[in-house]
Amino acid sequence: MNLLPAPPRPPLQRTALFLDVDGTLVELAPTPESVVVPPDLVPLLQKLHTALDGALAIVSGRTIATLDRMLGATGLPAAGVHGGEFRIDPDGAVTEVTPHLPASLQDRAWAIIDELSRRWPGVRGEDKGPAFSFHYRLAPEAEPALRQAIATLDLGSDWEILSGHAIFEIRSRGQSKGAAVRRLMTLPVFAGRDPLFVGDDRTDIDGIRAAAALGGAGIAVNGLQAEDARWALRDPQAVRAWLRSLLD
Ligand SMILES: O=P(O)(O)OC[C@H]1O[C@H](O[C@H]2O[C@H](CO)[C@@H](O)[C@H](O)[C@H]2O)[C@H](O)[C@@H](O)[C@@H]1O
Repeated sequence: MNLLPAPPRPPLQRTALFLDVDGTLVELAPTPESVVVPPDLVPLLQKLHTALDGALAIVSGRTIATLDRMLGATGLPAAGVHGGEFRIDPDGAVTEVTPHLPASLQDRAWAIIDELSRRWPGVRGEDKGPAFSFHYRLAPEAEPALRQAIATLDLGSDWEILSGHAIFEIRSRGQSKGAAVRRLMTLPVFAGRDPLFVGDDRTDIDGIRAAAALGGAGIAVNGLQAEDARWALRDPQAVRAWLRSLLD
């Protein structure tokens, strides 16, 4: 139960907005591909991007290529794969700042998926380049076996496991939504503004913490327990209503 108040309307000329996607802008769905994007979401984001003089970025665990397939080629500034890749300019290329998983680690990750999906067909893998996701939303009973299998991976000092909504992910250490916010805030279009990070999952806590440390604040969605969050919104529908209210 989150007892934080709803966020006010911040002054747009002083605000930088960082938005998580799954569970924040759009409702969670059974698979990554079955997410439904409300038709008014992209126009809303584009209007806000303009109203904020460009100081709006998507900060997601998804790849930017996947975000573009989901949302269309918006050209919006984005950090993908938990800060493993960035798109800064509307027409700019995607820059990867962390390496891809080594082939040996990818092979071992796929071997876990192959083995467990024979028993639980809902277990699925998602190769994201600088990260790898193990999904179990369609097979929640596989979670303990998956957790155990992933714990046997030799990750060395360069890679780590994080968990989110019905997902485990391998990502590079040092790669986080917090690091993404800090990097984006050095760009002229964001610098000097108060960062506001909106997110719903454990992986968003780093982004919320970074925003608070940079003089801004975090908005916790769907009961996310984030110590550094100042405000809360119930669900993606409430997030979208709040975003619309910023344009009033
Ligand atoms: O940081 P986000 O934008 O919230 O992305 C986090 C992960 O989102 C996707 O997985 C999650 O959403 C799926 C669709 O609702 C759901 O089926 C799955 O259980 C969730 O974990 C995406 O597939 C991942 O790569 C992202 O890391």
